[in-house]
Amino acid sequence: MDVFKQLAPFYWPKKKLLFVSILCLMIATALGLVYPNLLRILIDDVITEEKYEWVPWLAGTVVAVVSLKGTLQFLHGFFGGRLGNYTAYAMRNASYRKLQSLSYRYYDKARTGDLMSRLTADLEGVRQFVGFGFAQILNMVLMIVFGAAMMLSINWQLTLVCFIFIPVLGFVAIRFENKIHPAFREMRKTFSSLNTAVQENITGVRTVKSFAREPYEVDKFVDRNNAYKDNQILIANLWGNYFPVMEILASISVVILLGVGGTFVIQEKLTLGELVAFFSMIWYIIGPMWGLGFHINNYTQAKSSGERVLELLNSEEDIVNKPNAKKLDPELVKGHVQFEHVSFGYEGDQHAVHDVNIDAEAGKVIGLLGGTGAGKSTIIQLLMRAYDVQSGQVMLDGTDVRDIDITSLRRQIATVFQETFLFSSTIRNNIAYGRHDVTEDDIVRVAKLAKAHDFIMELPLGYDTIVGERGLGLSGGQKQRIAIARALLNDPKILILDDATSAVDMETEHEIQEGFKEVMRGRTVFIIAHRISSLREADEILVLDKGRVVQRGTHEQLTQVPGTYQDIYHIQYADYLEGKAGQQGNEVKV
Ligand SMILES: Nc1ncnc2c1ncn2[C@@H]1O[C@H](COP(=O)(O)OP(=O)(O)OP(=O)(O)O)[C@@H](O)[C@H]1O
Repeated sequence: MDVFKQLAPFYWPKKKLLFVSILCLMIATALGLVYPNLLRILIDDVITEEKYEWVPWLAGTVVAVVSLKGTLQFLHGFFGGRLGNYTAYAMRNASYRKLQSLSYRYYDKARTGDLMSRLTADLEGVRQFVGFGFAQILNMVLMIVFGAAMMLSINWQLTLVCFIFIPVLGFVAIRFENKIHPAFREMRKTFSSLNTAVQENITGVRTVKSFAREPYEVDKFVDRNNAYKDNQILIANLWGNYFPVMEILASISVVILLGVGGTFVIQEKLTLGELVAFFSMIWYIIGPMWGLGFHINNYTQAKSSGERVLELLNSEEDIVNKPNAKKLDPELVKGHVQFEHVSFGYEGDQHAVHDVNIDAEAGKVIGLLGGTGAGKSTIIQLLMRAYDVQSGQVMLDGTDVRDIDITSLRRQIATVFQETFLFSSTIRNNIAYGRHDVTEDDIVRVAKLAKAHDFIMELPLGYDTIVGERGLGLSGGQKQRIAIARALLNDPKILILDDATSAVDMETEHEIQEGFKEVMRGRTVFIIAHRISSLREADEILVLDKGRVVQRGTHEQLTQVPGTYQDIYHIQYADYLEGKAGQQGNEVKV
């Protein structure tokens, strides 16, 4: 129950719903015991005694009891449903909020499918249990207690005889649970793997098709589908065996009741009405036994679902604000960035950047050049405090970024990433991204600066065009231009272009950079690029290799000295002079 104790903040505020729902169910269950007694009265006191004038009263009582029981069951469902939904609602919000606050490090390892299933299937499991499962387990116990008490009050010897087989029923139910539980767990796994196959196939459909790997994808899916089908058949077999066995055992109990109870009636130790009442009441015991496996299973499933949700909710946030974190005043931020002897590694001692020093005064443009995996993006991640440095320090206007409020820090930085992410919404919303305080003019202004305005206006719906998931329907260059417009709109003090113009041709890049000149003014800019053409204007270019700064200087200085920069310059400009430049394909990764 520890899991449900930890989940209490989500359902306890609505404890009234829980209590009312349980109370309604308890009264409904107790009312159920009125029927067998009415039957007993009908047989013993009305039919045997030939007091037929009582029949309408008995019938009226049955109608009243049925109506009351029905109403109470409705109220149980009504309040239980509200409770379950309220709980799931609160947990969903908390989980989503948590997802927003979890750091980059968490997402480095997280799997989308797994997170999705925690937020859907697992929450559903908890909702069902909190709303109904818990009350039903309690009800099961009450049925046994009420039923047994009533039976004992009528005839204790017969009650004990009837109960001989009940432990066997309980034993079979628990054994069943032990078998079905792993099968259900396996079902979750196979279903999740089936989902992952579909999700990855849809997300990566272009890769699948370009490699003509459809048959491989189909085979992969068939394999997983087979595993899912086998698991479902196993579950169906388990259920299939369970019911007849329980039916036989329950019938044996009933046969014993009829045999012994009938003998008692003949011996006049029991009235006929009492036997009939017993006959109804025994189902008060057998019924819960029948459902025992199901309820235990429900409980264990809800518990493991709750554990998975709690695991997410309790995940450690490694990048958090210090208690007295400094909130930046946008008006006062200058944008002076310093890296002092910064070293950092994602895992263990392996450094992704090593002893990096940068002094980017406000308004300067810093270029970062280096081969794949050289550590360029890592430097940017450290600046926006996606990760904390392992040694040295990163400072903004003389304050260590670890002492600055994270949100206010990131508000000063706008990044255009190598991979553009667009939301499935209109182009206008994608540029505004969550800001309601911007005018149409602002949006058009930044779109023009990013050289996106013209192609947007050529679309039939202009700024109202809905771009598909992740921007499908637009070219890579078009997506990037929208992302650039989005970054410019934020009016950041620090602008980061992480290979931002890699998907546009050199001519457009030149145009965008011309536009940038205006917006770069008064901002500190970091440009990560593989093309020297993107960096020519930088005040300082850092050439990185395996996380270390191997060269630094302006374009003019670096082209004069032998080294990596000069080599790249020769390669790229040789291409350019031969007339191959200007195409996206001439980009040389160094
Ligand atoms: N999230 C991560 N988890 C673990 N290692 C990472 C992570 N991101 C980057 N690395 C590793 O850190 C090193 C530096 O990577 P980084 O992304 O900074 O390089 P880069 O210069 O930006 O490369 P590219 O030009 O290919 O984007 C690489 O060895 C890379 O494998």
